[in-house]
Amino acid sequence: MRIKSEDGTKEMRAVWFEDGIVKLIDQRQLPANFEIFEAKTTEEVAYAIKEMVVRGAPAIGITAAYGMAQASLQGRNVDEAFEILRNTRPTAHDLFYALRSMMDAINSGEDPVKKAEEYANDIIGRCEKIGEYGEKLIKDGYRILTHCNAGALAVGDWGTATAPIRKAHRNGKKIFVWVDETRPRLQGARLTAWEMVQEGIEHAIIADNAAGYFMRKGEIDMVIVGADRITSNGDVANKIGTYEKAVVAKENGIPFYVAAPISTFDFSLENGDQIPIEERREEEVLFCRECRIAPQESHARNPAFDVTPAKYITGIITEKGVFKPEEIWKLKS
Ligand SMILES: CSC[C@H]1O[C@H](OP(=O)(O)O)[C@H](O)[C@@H]1O
Repeated sequence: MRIKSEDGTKEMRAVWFEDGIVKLIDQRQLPANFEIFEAKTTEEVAYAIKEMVVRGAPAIGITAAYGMAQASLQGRNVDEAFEILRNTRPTAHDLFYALRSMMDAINSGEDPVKKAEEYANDIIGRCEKIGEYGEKLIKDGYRILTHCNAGALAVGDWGTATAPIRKAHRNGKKIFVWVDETRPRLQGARLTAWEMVQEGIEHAIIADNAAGYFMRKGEIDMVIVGADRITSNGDVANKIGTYEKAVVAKENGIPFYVAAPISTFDFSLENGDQIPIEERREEEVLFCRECRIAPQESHARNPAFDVTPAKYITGIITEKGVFKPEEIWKLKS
């Protein structure tokens, strides 16, 4: 596993299920503190998702799967648990994919704990395959920009965007990673950078506004980001700021890749304008950690995601290979 404990002695996943408790690395505390959050009820699992104790589409799905298993074990009404978990965050398709998978399994009499573990292992295995396909796109000496955290913390292990990066590094390729800080929750500066340090990958954190500067200077060879939801036409919802990185990458002739497993694809939607975009509380923008950075009288808007139209995307890296946006219909089962 790619995540190490604080003292480096243990390898672990971002989320796991132990003694009936959903246990999560509290990503709100990283990198300063390495703390484990224990969710003992459906409500506590929902809190962990909504308050971003755990975040990242696949990791949210795995957490919800464990939440359903826990509810079933506790004899809770699983329909009620489904609704509580479904109403946490609206954009990441993995949440709904996982809940449907678990509900189908429970209704067909499968062991919910076994099913949740199978779900987690399946998704993580798919992301390792993303790493294998994506690694082939990375040449020795490449300088790669990534946005937000689509790492092992966002999946459970390996990551989506960081899976090819990890594989390239482990295969001995010399790479450098530009890490967008990713305001307002700083998933890049806090989480991706922490993962790069753990992996020993050379990197630099940059302000969100600096990516275009480095693109135009010719210091970025490719962009790889994650995704929260991908629609039938190849439009991609991902962390706010992804769209503008994609537009500027195209302007500078830089290949722009999205990495995601099948659980992130929503073939029920024709295009990205149909994706529900989460808007979070304004305080996330008005404050940086506990420090208010804006006048008391000022308000803020805080969309957590944006949509990148397919025309700005060079390819989508999946567990079944790399596809042009117009080819993803081939993935539809
Ligand atoms: C591997 S999916 C990661 C995806 O999720 C992040 O959003 P959030 O941190 O709000 O859950 C971001 O969009 C990442 O690309």
